[in-house]
Amino acid sequence: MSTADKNLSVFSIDDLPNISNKKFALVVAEWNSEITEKLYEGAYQTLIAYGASPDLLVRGNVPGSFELSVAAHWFAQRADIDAVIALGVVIQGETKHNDYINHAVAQGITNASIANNKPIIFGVLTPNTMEQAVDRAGGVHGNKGDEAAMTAIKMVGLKDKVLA
Ligand SMILES: Nc1c(NC[C@H](O)[C@H](O)[C@H](O)CO)[nH]c(=O)[nH]c1=O
Ligand SMILES: CC(=O)[C@@H](O)COP(=O)(O)O
Repeated sequence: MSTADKNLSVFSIDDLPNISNKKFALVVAEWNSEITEKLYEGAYQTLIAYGASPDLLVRGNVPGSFELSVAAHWFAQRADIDAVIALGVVIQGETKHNDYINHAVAQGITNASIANNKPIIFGVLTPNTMEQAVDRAGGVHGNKGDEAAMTAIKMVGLKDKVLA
């Protein structure tokens, strides 16, 4: 199923956890900031809408998506952080650079999440064009930031259940 078949801002809200005392870190890449800021706004507003406390949301900026992994790792090492949301937009260029970034970030975030025993959410768009990015940052296909935030909410809830 592609994003075209599933709106990123439409999700089940059954059995969501109480996140009023959960602390979330949002790490945002500065590359393509006109899009990443929309992802951040979507993620932030979704967290608030489903019960997060504004004073328990922290943000960190990184130069580009390649730096998301290590910054997410730093936040995940903090005992007070329950989940990290990594937000970026890696647009295909003339070379294979985007492939290297995308694979590195996907693997890096996975490794950091497992190493720190905490959810680190891959909220990174990997579009071929800016138009595809716009469509997924509050456009016709919803907002990847919304999806990333809801994924973080559900994962902290699952962790509490599984490791209770
Ligand atoms: N081209 C994009 C980049 N490139 C920068 C890298 O992410 C990284 O900051 C640099 O290689 C230094 O380590 N980053 C994005 O987030 N999006 C792009 O489209
Ligand atoms: C993903 C990138 O770093 C990309 O924007 C670089 O563009 P190019 O592959 O044309 O150098």
